[in-house]
Formats: sequence, structure tokens, C-alpha cells
Amino acid sequence: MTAGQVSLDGRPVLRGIDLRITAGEVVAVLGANGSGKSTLIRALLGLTPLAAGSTELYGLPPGRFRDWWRIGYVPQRLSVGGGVPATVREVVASGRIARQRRLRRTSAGDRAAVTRALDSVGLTGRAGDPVGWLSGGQQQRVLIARALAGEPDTFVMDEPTAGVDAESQRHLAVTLETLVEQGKTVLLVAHELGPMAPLITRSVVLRDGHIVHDGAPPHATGRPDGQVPYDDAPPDGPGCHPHPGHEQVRPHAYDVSGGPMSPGAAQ
Ligand SMILES: Nc1ncnc2c1ncn2[C@@H]1O[C@H](COP(=O)(O)OP(=O)(O)OP(=O)(O)O)[C@@H](O)[C@H]1O
Repeated sequence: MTAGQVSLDGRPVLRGIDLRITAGEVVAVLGANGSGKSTLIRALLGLTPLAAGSTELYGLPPGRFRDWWRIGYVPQRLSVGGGVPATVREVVASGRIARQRRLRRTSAGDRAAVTRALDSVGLTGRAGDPVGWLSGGQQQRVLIARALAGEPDTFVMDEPTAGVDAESQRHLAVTLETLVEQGKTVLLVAHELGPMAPLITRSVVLRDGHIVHDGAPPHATGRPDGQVPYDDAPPDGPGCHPHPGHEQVRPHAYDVSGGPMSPGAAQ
């Protein structure tokens, strides 16, 4: 995204957002409640329209982007299961839809991917249960498994640890480690990174809809594990510097062009 701006209910929520995500990065979006983290993620994916600026997914504006299987989105709250009599396996299997050609039958490959995804979040034993029977943390794992089942290149996770028990957090950290080893790109929103902290390669901190830090992750700043860095830094303060290795001098935009969601870095 370049010079990205989002207004909700006529009120600016994101302003002057320049952000470029590169393939293989593990980026944490941090910031206080209401700072705009979820809006940033949603705008990136084209789910929330921009009032100004532009965004690209693998080099294309969201409206022209077709390869949705390349992006595994884990929304902030469970949006499945409420009153829907789907089993855990069925919800996870829905993660294959973007990969399946229209009217094509489910293949052995699809089934194997679903089985692997269930296993990697530790829910194999609950596969046949209605998803509504699971705890909040387990339901969050179902959503993560749904994204895993699609075998995307990039994972976009909105607070995957929110309201999640310690066991689910550990599961997520292990899952994330595997994704990192596979060279996947990860963009995640978090309040606390917990056991995921050592895996993060870059952090982007939002305050009042602005990026106030884009660079070293919390564990590299000397701050306590999982603590949000620079939350109190002024927008032009010492925390506001480009990500190491990024050569642009201009501020980063909430841009995925040139990143995993753009042709150059995606191939
Ligand atoms: N649909 C909406 N209509 C109007 N304002 C909204 C809407 N959604 C979010 N906002 C406002 O936009 C701002 C940013 O919200 P957002 O959910 O992106 O923040 P966040 O950093 O993800 O917060 P949290 O950590 O609490 O999830 C907040 O002030 C919020 O009240």
C-alpha cells in the first residue's frame, strides 16, 4: 500500500500508510487497542476500501487479484460455527475451496492437506465434532487449520492469540516455526507475541492510525518478551526508522507491491 488512507464512519482511521512486505518475512503488527491494526489488515486484503492511496496483492489491485489461494487469512474472531452445524473437519476443508476448480470433486490431495492441517494444530481427535463444541482457543486453532489447509504462500493472521489459552499459544508458535522453516510469509496482528516472539523478523507499530515504528522486532529491542515496543514513541521519534535491509528512503507504505503479494517477490 502506498499513501494508504482509510476512513470509517467519516473518521480517518489510517493515514499515510506506506508498507511493503517482502517474501519470507515474519511481520508482527503491534499497537494499542483501536490503533488501526485490524483495519490495516483488512485494507491490505481489499476487504475495507481505501479513501486514498493504493494497495496491491502480488502486484495487482485486490479487485483484479485472482490467486486467492496464495493468501491464508485468519480473521480476528470466529466467523464460522455460530449456529452452523459444521464439523471441525468441514470448516478446515473449506480452506481448500480457493484451490479447487469449479465443480471439481475433492481429491485425495485435498483430503491429505486437511488431515495435515488438523494434525498440525492438534485437533485431529476433534475432527468430527461440531465446531461450536470447541473452546474459543480451539476454535481459533480451527481457523488457523483452515488457512493451513489451503497451503498458501502468505499467512495473514489477525490476533491469532487473542483470548487463546497457553496450550493454543504454544501450538501456534510451533505451527509458525514450521511455516518459517518452509519460507512462508507471515503477517500477524498481536497484542502479545508470547512464545511467537523469537520468530518475528520485523515489527510494525501503529499508533492512532500511523506507523510509528517499522523495523526491529520486540525481542531485538531489549524490551521484555512480547511487549509492544515504541508504543509511547512520538511518530517522528527514534522508533521510526526503516526496516533494516530496506533501501527505500521514503516511508513504508502499507503496500504489498514488491512484497509477497507482488509479482517480483512472489515468484
Ligand atoms: N466498522 C467501523 N466503523 C467505524 N469505526 C470503526 C469500525 N471498525 C473500527 N473502527 C474504528 O477504527 C479504529 C481502529 O480500529 P481497529 O479495529 O482497526 O483497531 P485495532 O488496532 O485492531 O484494535 P484492537 O486491538 O482493539 O482489535 C478504532 O477507533 C475503531 O473504533
